[in-house]
Amino acid sequence: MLIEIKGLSKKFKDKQVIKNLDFCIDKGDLILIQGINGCGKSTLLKIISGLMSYEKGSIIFEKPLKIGAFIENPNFIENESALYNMKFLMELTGSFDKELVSSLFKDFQLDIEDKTIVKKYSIGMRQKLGIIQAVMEDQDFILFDEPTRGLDKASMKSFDKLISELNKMGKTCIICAHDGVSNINFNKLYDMEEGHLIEKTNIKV
Ligand SMILES: Nc1ncnc2c1ncn2[C@@H]1O[C@H](COP(=O)(O)OP(=O)(O)OP(=O)(O)O)[C@@H](O)[C@H]1O
Repeated sequence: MLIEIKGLSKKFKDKQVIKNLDFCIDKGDLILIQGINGCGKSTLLKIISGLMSYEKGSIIFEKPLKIGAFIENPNFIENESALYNMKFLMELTGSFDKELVSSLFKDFQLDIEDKTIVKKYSIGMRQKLGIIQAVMEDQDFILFDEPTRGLDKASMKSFDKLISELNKMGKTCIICAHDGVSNINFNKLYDMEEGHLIEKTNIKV
């Protein structure tokens, strides 16, 4: 087991969003979590990625993992280009690889030499930058929250291909999505209901 979550609970004021949740993640898992708006999917991803605190329970990582996360609206340096932003993010960890980033840009129909500032990017274009930054540093475990929202058909296909490649490389991914993921071969599918994860046996999305 790569990550073991036991008895996880999280509330906002009086609202108990996650209730005594148990969740086991194995290396190479490709997991889909679905559930109605406001059921707690983003909250769970934020907690797992270390971006949010929780009151009760434990999250045990079998070993240190490089985590990539695309959760809600990613923040960028708005008055700079996409390339500047990617360089900035990668240089924080000392690993800027222009060739790799350039090929990810191409896969998502973006031009790495485009000097347009990010503030002028469309919703879909920002979405693509968010996806790219989550995978561009060879992260082992990647969390995606609504990754296909606002993507055109070609970019949805690029996303499917990216996920399939990550899966072949043995990466572990969790995706929360309402739609746009029907071509992805998930091996585990959950519904989030009343603060718990309920595993579905029929893994057809
Ligand atoms: N920072 C916060 N402060 C207070 N309440 C919050 C906060 N973040 C989330 N919530 C509440 O927690 C609940 C779960 O929100 P969350 O964003 O995790 O849901 P979700 O399943 O991701 O929803 P959606 O499908 O709409 O993205 C909601 O009722 C939301 O209002």
